[in-house]
Amino acid sequence: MEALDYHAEERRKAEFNLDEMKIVWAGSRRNYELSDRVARLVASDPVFRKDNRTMLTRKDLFKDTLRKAAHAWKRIIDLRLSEEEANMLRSYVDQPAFTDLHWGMFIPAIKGQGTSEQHEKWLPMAYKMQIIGCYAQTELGHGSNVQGLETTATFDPQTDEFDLHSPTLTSSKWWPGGLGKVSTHAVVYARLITGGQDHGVHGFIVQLRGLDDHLPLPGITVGDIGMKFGSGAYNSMDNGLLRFDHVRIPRNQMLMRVSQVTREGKFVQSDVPRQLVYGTMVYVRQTIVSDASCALARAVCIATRYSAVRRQFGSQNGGPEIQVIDYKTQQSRLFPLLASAYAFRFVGEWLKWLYTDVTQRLQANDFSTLPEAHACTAGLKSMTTSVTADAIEECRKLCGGHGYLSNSGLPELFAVYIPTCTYEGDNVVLLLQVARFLMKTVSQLGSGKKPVGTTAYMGRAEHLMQCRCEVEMAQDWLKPSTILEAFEARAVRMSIACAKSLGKFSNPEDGFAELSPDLVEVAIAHCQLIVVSKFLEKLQQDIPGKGVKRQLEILCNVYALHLLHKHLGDFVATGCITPNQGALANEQLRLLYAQVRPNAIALVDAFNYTDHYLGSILGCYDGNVYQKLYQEAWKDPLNDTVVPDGYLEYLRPILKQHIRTARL
Ligand SMILES: CCCCCCCC/C=C\CCCCCCCCCCCCC/C=C/C(=O)SCCNC(=O)CCNC(=O)[C@H](O)C(C)(C)COP(=O)(O)OP(=O)(O)OC[C@H]1O[C@@H](n2cnc3c(N)ncnc32)[C@H](O)[C@@H]1OP(=O)(O)O
Ligand SMILES: Cc1cc2nc3c(=O)[nH]c(=O)nc-3n(C[C@H](O)[C@H](O)[C@H](O)COP(=O)(O)OP(=O)(O)OC[C@H]3O[C@@H](n4cnc5c(N)ncnc54)[C@H](O)[C@@H]3O)c2cc1C
Repeated sequence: MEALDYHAEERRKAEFNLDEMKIVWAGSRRNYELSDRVARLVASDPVFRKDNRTMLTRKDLFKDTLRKAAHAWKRIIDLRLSEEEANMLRSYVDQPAFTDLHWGMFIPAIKGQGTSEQHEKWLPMAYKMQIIGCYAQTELGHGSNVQGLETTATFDPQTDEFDLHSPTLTSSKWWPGGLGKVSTHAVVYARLITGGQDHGVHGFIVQLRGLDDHLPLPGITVGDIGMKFGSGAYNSMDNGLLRFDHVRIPRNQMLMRVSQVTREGKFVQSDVPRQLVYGTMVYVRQTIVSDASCALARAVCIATRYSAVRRQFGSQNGGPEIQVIDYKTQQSRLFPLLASAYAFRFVGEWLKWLYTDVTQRLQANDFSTLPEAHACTAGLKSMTTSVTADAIEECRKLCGGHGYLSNSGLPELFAVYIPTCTYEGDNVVLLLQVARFLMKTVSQLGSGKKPVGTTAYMGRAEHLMQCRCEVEMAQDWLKPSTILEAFEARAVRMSIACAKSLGKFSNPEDGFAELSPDLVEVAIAHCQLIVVSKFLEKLQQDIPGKGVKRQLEILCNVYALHLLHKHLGDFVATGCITPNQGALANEQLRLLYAQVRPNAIALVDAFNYTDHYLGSILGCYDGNVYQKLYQEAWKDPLNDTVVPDGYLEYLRPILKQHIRTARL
C-alpha cells in the first residue's frame, strides 16, 4: 500500500529540482551523501530515541546521555567514522553532552594554545577519550570580562609547579559543560603569577578526577550547578562548579604557545599575540554560526509543513477552508525566516572558509587577519543566534496552539537553543567588539591603510556617503548591485556618523560607553551586510539543477528586502533610500512571497531532515498531523490511568466539600 502523504499536492507544485537543492544545502554531493547516511543511521538506532526525553527526570536524562555518548563512541569506532562524520552524528543525535566540550573546546584549546610537546603528550589520550576534558573559563563572578577572572596559578620555583587556587567565592568556576560529573581534566583559565607579578589570564591543563575511581583529586571541589531552563533541553549537560584549594600541577601543564614560564620563573611573552589565548572561542563561534542555520531550518521546516496542513476560515460552498500558509501575514512572518535559514547556511560556509584560512596563516605566524576573523565570528555568532532564537519562538506562534505542545518539538528546541545567545560570549558584548573593530577601521580611513576583506566597502566611503539609490519601480529592487549598494551605504553611513559622535567626547572610552546602544546598531548593520553580500556571492557560482538558482535568487531577495523593510528607519534616516523607495521594496517583497509559496514545502524538504531529527508531530514528513497528535496524547503518563493518582487524597475531598458547605 502506498504511504499516505498529506503534502503530496504541495510537493507536486515545486518549480525546481529538489535533489539538486539538497546538494546545495549540504554544500556538496559528497556532504549530502555522508549526511544522509549518518542521519538514517541515527534515526534507525533505538538507543538514539529521543521522543521520551522531556519526560525523564534529571538523573535519568543524564544517564541516558551517558548511554547515548558511549553508544555513539562505539559506533564511531566500529564504523571507522571520520571526524566530519562523527560531527554529523553528534548533530543528528541531538542531545547536548560532555562530548561537545571535549571535542569542541578542550581539544581545540590544547591544539591552538599548546606547544608541540604538549600536543604529543595530551592529544593522543584525548583523541582516544582515555581522558575527557572541558573548558573551564567562566567563574561565578565573571564571564564576559575574561581579564577579571580571579582563579590564580602561582608559580613555585622551588618545586617547579603551579599552585592553583580559588581565593574567593566568586572565583569558583561556574558553568563549564562536562565539568559537573564527567570530565577527568580541564583547561582552566587562571591569572598567572610569577615572582609576585600578575601576568593576566592563561590556560592550564589540570586533572580533576582519578582515572580509576573518578573521585575528585585532593584539593578539588567539583559538582553540577543544577537544573536549567526547560525540560529535557540543555539539562542533559552537566554544567559544573569547581574550586581549587592550593592544587599543584607541573609547570609544563601551562599552555605555552602564547607565553612561557621558564624553570627560574621568568615570564616570556612570545611574538604570538596574546589574543590567541581567546582562540578557542573564535573556533567555536564559527561552528555556532553553521549550527544556527540547522536550528533555524528545523523550526522553519516544522512551521512550514504545519502551515500547509492547518486550515482556518474561508470555506466556500462547503469546500475546504484556507490553508494558513496562504494568509499573507503568515507568509510575511514565515518566508523571511525560510530565506534566513538559507542565508545563514551560506554565510556559515563562508565563515568556515575564513576560519580555515586564518588558522593556516596563524600556523605560519601570519597574524594579520586575526582581528577581522575575531570581528566576523563574534558578529555573525551574535546576529545569527539572536535571529534564530527569536525565529524559533515565532515558529511556535506560527503553529498556533499546537506549537505549544511539547511534541511539536518547538519548546525543547527553543529551550536548548537560547543559551547560544549567551554562551561563547554574550551577544551584546560581542557586537560591541565588532563596533570597536569598525570604529578602528573608520579612524584609519584616509591614513593610506586600505580596508580589506569584509570592510573593503569602507574604502569606497566617499562614493557610498553621497550615492543615490536609483530605484523607480518595485522590480528595480531585484538588481543585486542596487541591493548591495543600499546595504553598504547604510552600514558605512551609520559607522561614520557614530565615529563622528565619538569624536565629540574628550575621553573615547566614555564616548564608547555612552553611545554603546548606537554602536550595537552599527555592528548589526555591518553583519547584515556581510550576510547579504555572501548570499549574493553564492549566486555568482555555477548552480546546476532546473530552477534551483532561480529559487535561491528569490530567497536572497526576500532576505535582503525583509531586512530593508524591518530597518527602514536606518535606510531612510541615513538618506540611502527615500520613503517611497522603501514602499517599493515592500511591494516587491509581497510579489516575492507569492513566488515562494508554491515552492515552500519543497524548500524545507531540501534540508533533508528525518522525522527523528525534527522530533515534531507538526513537522512530520507525511503531514499526518491530526491522527498523530491524537495517538500521542494517549501515550502521556497522565493517561495511564483513567482516574489520576491523588484523586482520593486531594480531588475527592474538594469535590465533596459542597456537601459540608451546604450544611453550614
Ligand atoms: C550524546 C551525544 C554524543 C555524541 C558523541 C559524538 C562524538 C563526537 C566526536 C566528534 C565531534 C566534533 C564535535 C565538535 C563540537 C563543536 C560544538 C561546540 C559546542 C560548544 C558548546 C559551547 C558551550 C559554551 C562554552 C563557553 O561559553 S566558553 C566561555 C566563553 N566566554 C566568552 O565568550 C567570554 C566573552 N568575553 C570575551 O571574549 C573577551 O573577554 C572580550 C569581551 C573580547 C574582552 O576581552 P579583553 O581582553 O578585555 O579585550 P579588549 O580589551 O576588549 O580587546 C583586546 C583586543 O583583543 C581583541 N580580541 C578580543 N577577543 C579576541 C579573540 N577572540 N580573538 C582575537 N582577538 C580578540 C580585541 O579586538 C582587541 O583588539 P585591539 O586591541 O586590536 O582593539
Ligand atoms: C548553557 C551555558 C553553557 C556554558 N558553557 C560554558 C563552558 O563550557 N565553559 C565556560 O567557561 N563558560 C561557559 N558558559 C558561560 C558563558 O560563557 C557566560 O555565561 C557568557 O560568556 C556570558 O557571561 P556572563 O554570564 O558573565 O554574563 P554577564 O557579562 O554578566 O552579562 C549580564 C548582562 O550584562 C551585559 N553586559 C556585560 N558586559 C557588558 C558590557 N561591557 N557592555 C554592555 N553590556 C554588558 C550583558 O549584555 C548581559 O545583558 C556557559 C553558559 C551557559 C548559559
